[in-house]
Amino acid sequence: MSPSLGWSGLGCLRGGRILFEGLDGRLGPGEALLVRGPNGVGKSSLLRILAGLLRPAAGSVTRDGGVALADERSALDPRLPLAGALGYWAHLDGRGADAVADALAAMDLGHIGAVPVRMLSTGQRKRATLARLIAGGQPLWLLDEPGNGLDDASLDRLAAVIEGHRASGGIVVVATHQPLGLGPAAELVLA
Ligand SMILES: Nc1ncnc2c1ncn2[C@@H]1O[C@H](COP(=O)(O)OP(=O)(O)OP(=O)(O)O)[C@@H](O)[C@H]1O
Repeated sequence: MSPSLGWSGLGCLRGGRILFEGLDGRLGPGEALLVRGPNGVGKSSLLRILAGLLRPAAGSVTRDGGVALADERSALDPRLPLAGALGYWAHLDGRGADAVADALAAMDLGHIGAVPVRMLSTGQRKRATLARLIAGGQPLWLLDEPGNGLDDASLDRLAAVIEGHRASGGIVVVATHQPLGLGPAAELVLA
């Protein structure tokens, strides 16, 4: 089955205010969407709606394939060693230790797999969140400001990982304030 992500007539109401309405779109294998706009305009809300974590005020979302969201919450147990914390989620996704090792390597975290999550630096925690997404092996990636806190080398790695995911048929939606050096992608500017 080819993955796809579609949304139709999508509207979002938060705190009694309409953030956006009437959004339509569809992404197929290898496609990406960059979501842009100023702070508070509703980018994170849109990603949470696409993930199925927030109910839209109007419209609907259709997903073919499993979805994974990476936002500012790492969702990793702070008490566990990094590899163990990633392994917990990978196991739920039916993935093995090799998937965790590959994800750690992709984000250049292999040398700190034994370090407890609570001791990671800001950038390492961000990379760990991305490693969780990579290890999960889901086709639909929703990335909320994935470049925040990353140094130049990590930004390059992030772009390579996203493009690799697309090349293998995955779909990516990215809310970002910074250019990430991705290949051709659709753009949605919320205003
Ligand atoms: N649970 C909530 N109840 C009411 N309002 C909320 C709630 N969560 C978010 N909002 C409001 O919805 C608006 C959109 O928030 P959102 O996080 O989607 O914006 P964003 O575009 O991702 O912003 P940023 O660029 O700062 O990350 C903001 O004004 C925010 O205060």
